[in-house]
Order: sequence, then C-alpha cells, then structure tokens
Amino acid sequence: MNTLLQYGFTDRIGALFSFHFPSGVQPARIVRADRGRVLVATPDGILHLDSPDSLVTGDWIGLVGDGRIAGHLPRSSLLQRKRAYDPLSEAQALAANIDLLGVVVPLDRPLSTNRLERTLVAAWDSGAVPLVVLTKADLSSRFDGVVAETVDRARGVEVLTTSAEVGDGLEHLRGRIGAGQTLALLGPSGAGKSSLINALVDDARQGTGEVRATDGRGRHTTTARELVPLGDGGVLMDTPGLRGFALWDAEDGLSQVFGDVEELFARCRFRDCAHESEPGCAVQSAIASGDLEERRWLSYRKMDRELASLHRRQNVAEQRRYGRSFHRVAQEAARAKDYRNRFREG
Ligand SMILES: Nc1nc2c(ncn2[C@@H]2O[C@H](COP(=O)(O)OP(=O)(O)OP(=O)(O)O)[C@@H](O)[C@H]2O)c(=O)[nH]1
Ligand SMILES: [Zn+2]
Repeated sequence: MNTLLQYGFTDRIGALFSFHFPSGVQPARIVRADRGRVLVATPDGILHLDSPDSLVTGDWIGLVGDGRIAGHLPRSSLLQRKRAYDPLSEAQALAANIDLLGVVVPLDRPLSTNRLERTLVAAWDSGAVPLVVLTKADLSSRFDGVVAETVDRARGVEVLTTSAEVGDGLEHLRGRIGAGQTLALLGPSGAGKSSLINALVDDARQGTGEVRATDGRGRHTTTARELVPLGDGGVLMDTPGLRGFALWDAEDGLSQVFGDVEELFARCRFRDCAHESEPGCAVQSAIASGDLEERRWLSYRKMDRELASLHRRQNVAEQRRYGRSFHRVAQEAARAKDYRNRFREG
C-alpha cells in the first residue's frame, strides 16, 4: 500500500491538493514536528526534512522535488493552547487535521466534571468531532455511577466504554475511526491513553513507536512517530504536545457545551440581567426549580470569567501594539507636515 494511504490520505485530500498546489507538487503528511525539523510520510516512505516552525503534526504539506516544503493545506481542525505562563503570547498550534478527538475519562476514579466540560469545550473549538472514551472499564465497579454521570455531562456527545486490560470496546472504537480519519486522545495523566493506543495498534498487528526514516543525505535513522497507522486507513495521533492541554479562546465551544445555559439568558426579564438576584431572572428560577444545576451554572460562570480575562489581557497587548504603530504613523505624519510647511515657506 502507498505509504500515504496508511496516514489518512483520501480523495478529498487529493482534490484539495490539486486545488492548492501546482501539478508536480507531491502530497505528504507531518508525522512529527520538532523545532525546524519534521518527519513526513510521503507516497514512497518516511523522510526527515528541514521545515518552517509553523508546521504541526497532522499537517498536509506539499513537497517540491528537492525536498523543499511548498506550504500546507488549510487545516480541517486545529488544536491550540495558550502558554499558561504568558497570557500575552499567541496561541500555540499543537496538532492539525484531527477528525475525532477522544476525551479520555478513566473509570478508576471519581469523575472530574469540570475537566470533562473544559476538555469538551476545547474539543468542539478545535473543529474536530468530540467523542468521550471511558477507559479501564474493568475497574468501573470501584466508582459506581461514573458512567451514567459521564453520559449525562457529555450532553449528547457519543460515549464509548473501553478496557485496554481486558480488550472490551476496542473493536467498537476501531470501528468508529473510518478510513482516512485521524483520532487523537486528550485526557489527564494516568487516564490510560498510552495503554489504549497500544491496545488499538496491537490489534492492527503493527508495532507502535519507532519508525525508520531517510534523511536528506539518504541516511537511515530510527525515530518515534506521532501518527500511527491502524492498517485500515485510520490513523492514531499520539503526540506528547497534547498533554497538559489548557483552555484557549473557546467561546464557540462554550456555547456547544453550555448552550442550554445561554438559552436561559434570553428569558430573563431584563436584558442586562446579571443573573444574581434580579426579579424575573430565568437562570435563578431554573436553579430554584432544579432545571439547572447550580454546579453547572458555577462552572459556566468560572469559564466565562476566565475567557473574559484572557480577552482583556489580549486586548491590552493589542492596544499596546496598536499604540506603538499609531505612534509611528503620527510621527511620520508630523514629519511630513513639517516638511510640507517648510516647503511652503520656502
Ligand atoms: N485495570 C486497568 N488498568 C489500566 C487500563 N488502561 C491503563 N491502565 C493502567 O493505568 C495506568 C496509566 O495508564 P497509561 O496508559 O500510562 O496512561 P496515560 O493516559 O498514557 O498517562 P500519561 O502518559 O501520564 O499521560 C497504567 O498503570 C496502566 O497499566 C485498563 O484498561 N485497565
Ligand atoms: Zn438572569
């Protein structure tokens, strides 16, 4: 099989390709991206290449004859994160062209609803389709009710139950990854992501991890890849960059997960209702009647506040940048005026 077909190449990607690149440009996919270096899957095998820093695992790229990268296709989805220590920094792209984003919830501990909601928000926001993957089903008797609670909190997102240990649910999950689709997993440390990936890949009778690649000088090296073919056209993405994933600019996702809460706002008597103690507040009355859980309301509030403060900080940075460029324009205008005046006088 053509190597690229194993890495998710489809007719749709082929068509996008001919649309974006002149003929003669070869399609390829980023299997792993390090600073300035990428591992790429091409129709003829895996190569190491120098690259611009803007490429991420999952990108579809165009290759010119001499191994130069002509650019990447528009991304159907993009996972980004902010750098927690630097709120003014730009979002950092982590991975592209993920079709299914598995939000991993382990059954060996109580459910962290807050984390589940956040991760679902981020998943929706990336453009991928979220899927909740319950892991360690063989231990589920320890914490009764986590499955039901997860289904409830997932708000219509599909929930699958798996056990890497005893093999439950693996077939079903494999079946969900169509040919040409890429699945990535997001979840807390110890949730069972690696075990699940290994189980899925073993199932496809493929060795995970190391792969042999050729560099520009024809030398062979062995490297870890972050895209792992499942053997039937489906692809698993296992990138360490997705660990420690944080919330970033996720309004659209917020509405996906908390749409029912936001719908209540329209029913408040006052348009500028703060949803605290105003008469006719639909939120407070839904809480009082039990239609809206107070916990969900508080978690909506918290995320909304975080997004708002993120925006304020971004806006301050933007105003500073704008201020600097405005200052420069003003100075130039003043100089020009000065010049004209002198010219007139002269
Ligand atoms: N009983 C049981 N244990 C599991 C299962 N899957 C994973 N584990 C155990 O859970 C622990 C964590 O699993 P990992 O697969 O390393 O978890 P991870 O999500 O990759 O963790 P990080 O690498 O920290 O992100 C290991 O001790 C696994 O053996 C399962 O299906 N059943
Ligand atoms: Zn209100």
